[in-house]
Amino acid sequence: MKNENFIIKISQIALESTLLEVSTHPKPGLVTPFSNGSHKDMDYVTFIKSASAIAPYFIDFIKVGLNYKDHILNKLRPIGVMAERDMFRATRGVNTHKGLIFLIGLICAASGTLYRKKIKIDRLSLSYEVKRITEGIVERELKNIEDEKLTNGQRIYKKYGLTGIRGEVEKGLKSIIECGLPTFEKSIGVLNLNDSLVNTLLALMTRVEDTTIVHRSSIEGLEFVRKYAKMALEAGGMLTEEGRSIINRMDEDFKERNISPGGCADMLAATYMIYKIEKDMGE
Ligand SMILES: CC(C)(COP(=O)(O)OP(=O)(O)OC[C@H]1O[C@@H](n2cnc3c(N)ncnc32)[C@H](O[C@H]2O[C@H](COP(=O)(O)OP(=O)(O)OP(=O)(O)O)[C@@H](O)[C@H]2O)[C@@H]1O)[C@@H](O)C(=O)NCCC(=O)NCCS
Ligand SMILES: Nc1ncnc2[nH]cnc12
Repeated sequence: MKNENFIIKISQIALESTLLEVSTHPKPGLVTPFSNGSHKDMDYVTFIKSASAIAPYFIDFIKVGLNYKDHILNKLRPIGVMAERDMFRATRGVNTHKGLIFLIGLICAASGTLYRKKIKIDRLSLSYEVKRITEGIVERELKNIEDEKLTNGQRIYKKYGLTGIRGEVEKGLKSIIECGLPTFEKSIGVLNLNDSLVNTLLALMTRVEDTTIVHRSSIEGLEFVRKYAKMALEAGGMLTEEGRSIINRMDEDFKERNISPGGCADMLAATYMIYKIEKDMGE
């Protein structure tokens, strides 16, 4: 496959993953086509505008992996800043996809690197590449930070030691490899795409260290989310009436507590992206 075709293919999968995530329903506390979740400042259209604004940058992320051998993260950062700028412009200042830009950007770049090296692109090679690109990011961006102008993630690290999205990528997206993908693959055999994505989100909620939950509610909110998601899954998730009823109750309870697992939503998009890349490129 020529580089141009590869770039188009991966960027198409990245956009499909971004759109499918926000289109999945129900998603406790999160935006869907039928619910704004715990958010007063964003809805489904906000996310569609955001996805349209950031999608062109997926191509640039892939090209970094195709064209450069080292200092990949330093080359990705300026592209990510431009994507965030266009996201904020499209959403009138609302942070919809900051985490997703980071995750999808890294997977795009990792795909480009593997393609250049002629290494089979699958979940393990992508995991390894993301881990290599982000090696040392927790030390650099969370442990050695001054007190002024901290982001939500940095403030939460200082207070609770949670490494959030940086911990996820530095471990090679372990939550996706060990939890998200196995749940999705088990579900897609018996459920439709939407319901499989809901179950996958629940599985991610049982283990992702989502700093968005802590920032919007409390550190206790993280355990509340994990226990609730585990209970829903143990009841069958979207496969059973009881599971669906727990999920709907969870959505109401999260709204009351201002809980929004936005990081888990990003990880859901990343899970589907890796699944689709492996499925389409592995042939
Ligand atoms: C490395 C960066 C992501 C920098 O992170 P930063 O320190 O700026 O912000 P964090 O708070 O650490 O995390 C950023 C977003 O990551 C998502 N997230 C959190 N935990 C996890 C996790 N464990 N796994 C995966 N993703 C995680 C989360 O994003 C989602 O939630 C946001 C919506 O939440 P909301 O509360 O509504 O919005 P906020 O603005 O946070 O609150 P309000 O002000 O509205 O009250 C939404 O973003 C979702 O995506 C975290 O928000 C990276 O940003 C960075 O360095 N950027 C610079 C450019 C760059 O490098 N780009 C990428 C290049 S590949
Ligand atoms: N569907 C969604 N709702 C709220 N925050 C999100 N961040 C990423 N996807 C989201």
